[in-house]
Amino acid sequence: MAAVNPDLQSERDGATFDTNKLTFLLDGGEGMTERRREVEAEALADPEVTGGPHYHFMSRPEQYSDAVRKAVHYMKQAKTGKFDNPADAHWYRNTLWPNEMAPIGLHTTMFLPTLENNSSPEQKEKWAPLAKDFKIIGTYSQTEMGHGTNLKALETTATYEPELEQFILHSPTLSSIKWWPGGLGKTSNFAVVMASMIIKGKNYGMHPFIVQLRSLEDHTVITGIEVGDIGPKFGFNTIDNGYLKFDHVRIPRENLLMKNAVVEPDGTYVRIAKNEKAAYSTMIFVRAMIVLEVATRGLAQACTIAVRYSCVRRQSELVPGGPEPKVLDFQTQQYKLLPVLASCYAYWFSGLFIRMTYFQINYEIQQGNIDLLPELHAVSSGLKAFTSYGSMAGIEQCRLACGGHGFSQASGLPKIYTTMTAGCTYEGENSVLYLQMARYLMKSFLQAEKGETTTNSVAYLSKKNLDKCVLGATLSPDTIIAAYEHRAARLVRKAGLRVNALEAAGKPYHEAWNLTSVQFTKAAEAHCHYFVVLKFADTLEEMEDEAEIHNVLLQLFQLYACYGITNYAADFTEDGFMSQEQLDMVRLRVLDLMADIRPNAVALVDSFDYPDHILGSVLGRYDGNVYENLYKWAKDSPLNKTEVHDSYYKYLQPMITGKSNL
Ligand SMILES: CCC/C=C/C(=O)SCCNC(=O)CCNC(=O)[C@H](O)C(C)(C)COP(=O)([O-])OP(=O)([O-])OC[C@H]1O[C@@H](n2cnc3c(N)ncnc32)[C@H](O)[C@@H]1OP(=O)([O-])[O-]
Ligand SMILES: Cc1cc2nc3c(=O)[nH]c(=O)nc-3n(C[C@H](O)[C@H](O)[C@H](O)COP(=O)(O)OP(=O)(O)OC[C@H]3O[C@@H](n4cnc5c(N)ncnc54)[C@H](O)[C@@H]3O)c2cc1C
Repeated sequence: MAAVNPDLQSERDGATFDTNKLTFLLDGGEGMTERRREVEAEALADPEVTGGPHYHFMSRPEQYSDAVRKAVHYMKQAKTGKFDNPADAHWYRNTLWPNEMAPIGLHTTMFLPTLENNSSPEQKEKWAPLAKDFKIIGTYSQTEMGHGTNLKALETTATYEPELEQFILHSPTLSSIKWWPGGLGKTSNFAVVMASMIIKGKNYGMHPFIVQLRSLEDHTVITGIEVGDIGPKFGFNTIDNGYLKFDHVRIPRENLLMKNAVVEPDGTYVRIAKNEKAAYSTMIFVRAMIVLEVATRGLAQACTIAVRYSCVRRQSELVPGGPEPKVLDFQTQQYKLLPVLASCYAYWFSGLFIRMTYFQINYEIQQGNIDLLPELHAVSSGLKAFTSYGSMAGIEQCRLACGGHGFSQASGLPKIYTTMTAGCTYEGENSVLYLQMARYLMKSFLQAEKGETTTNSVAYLSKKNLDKCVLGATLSPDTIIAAYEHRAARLVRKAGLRVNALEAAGKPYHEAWNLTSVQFTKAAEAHCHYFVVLKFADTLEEMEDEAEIHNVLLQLFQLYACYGITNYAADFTEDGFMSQEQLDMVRLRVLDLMADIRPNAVALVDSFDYPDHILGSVLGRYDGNVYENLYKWAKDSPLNKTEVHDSYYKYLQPMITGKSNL
């Protein structure tokens, strides 16, 4: 291994805490870190994983094809049973497809979970082993060209025919063509298809059906089905997001996944699930996972790249006539990066929380207790929106902080950005999800108005909040939380009261709601902000005696919270809750905290513990040897394969010389 750039080494030498110990905390324990590192090391030693052609120097069809090669490698490994622990599989996949979408990504994240959570026991026994053993490869096909958000308006129909005990799947219009499902275009031979179920002329709404799309012998498309790739996108080059059109395709009655609703042979519809939104369950699962796995990890990688590079990059002057400083020593550079780094830690702890909570509540739901479902839906929707947007903005900030080289694919940042930013749209567009959370906030507000207690995550709505902010220079977590509670409660109440006032003035509820929806999305955002601050504070409180790590995490917590206050100053001050003096103090504390955190910046990103292969960045290399590798990268560019490019002979030569050698 090459020697580490002394500018990075000095940062590591100056850190005040043991990065390994912080990594253990982030991973959920030393054992988890060890296992993750073992899986990653095994993958990194495998030429099938790290060999292959250079991602950035391939065309899109080549990128897809190479991703399929890797998919086959993964499936072969999985079939040996070595990934029986889902976490192992996850770490392996992250190393195999760093910031890329696997063509079989939907198979593992949505197709299989839908089979497992939406099937009757007999169906589960039939389909789940086939999917687990990759005898069938599937996707989750819900969105249509005309509708992704409004699931009640899906146009694909599944019409029941009792005589033959079959459903007939049909795409009646252009806009009803399924559009976007990952792995649908070329890879999958099966899909869970969400279609509006019609029995004897009555529409029972969206239900899941398992449908074969392609032959298991030669992959040819089943009669009556048209399927293909939707073309190049903003990112996601390695996955074949697809379209799917049905022309009266017949499937047996048993292909309706019947955990939540059964259709008897004679066409009698029997609802089993207590909640009519049971068919939406896979979306809750994925939203809960996006917080940590997509939003936070993308941001953590971008922070790693930008912070390391900012300690290697020297530019300009700090002391007149003095040597060029590391750019991270400029206060403005710290202001670009350190609040983003703090938000990454904040999201990480909320991500761990929502992942754990999902599994706990889903277990209850599977046992038939759906009491906590509405809260889970609200919190997972809100956090998905809040963190994906924050990460998207943070990654872009990291790119800008890397100057010109940030714009090169060599930085790794464009790939991280385009992969992550899709998370603001898929699995529920962010504004739409904030509005789902807002419904919950409105209900809770009404409960609070009646003097009733509100549930866990919104308990602050029914308690008496402070009128005046008591935040002082010590920035104690309690006073910070109280300030964020006050802001969220006030914004929720303001929006709630406006809905009531508009209704009292004669507007129908739906109109009153739409006229308040901007306020409500801001209230939902404020609620999520409070929630993330709270989970960060809880983590600090639960930490065992690791004083050095506690110190640096406390600084990050305070920076996250203070930066949030300065960014949303009006929300905290306009009702007189926070004084101008307090706001000024908070603004100055942001600057002080950045100076406190600066010496640990590299150690804080090293703690995320990303191998270079996953970062895929010349700028963010662990060894900091940026310039020699940038030069090497450029030399490898396909345009440099020949001294004179073909286009010269085709176009330039005739113009310049009047002749052509072609
Ligand atoms: C790698 C990339 C992979 C990507 C894959 C994808 O993108 S896959 C494609 C991903 N696609 C998307 O993500 C599509 C996004 N769109 C949707 O999820 C829905 O259509 C909707 C939620 C926006 C509205 O749905 P709607 O018009 O049917 O509902 P409504 O607004 O009339 O509310 C009625 C009640 O239902 C409640 N409720 C709602 N959802 C849930 C739930 N999951 N659980 C429990 N409850 C839920 C709601 O709180 C409300 O309760 P209240 O207040 O009456 O007590
Ligand atoms: C990369 C990627 C991968 C995807 N993978 C899959 C997949 O595997 N399977 C699958 O089924 N789908 C998939 N999708 C589709 C995805 O789930 C939808 O695109 C997403 O849910 C948003 O729906 P939409 O496209 O209809 O957006 P639209 O709803 O048309 O959004 C357009 C605008 O309208 C606004 N809007 C819409 N409704 C409301 C409302 N009620 N209130 C206020 N504003 C509103 C939105 O906020 C947005 O600004 C994928 C999409 C992408 C980009």
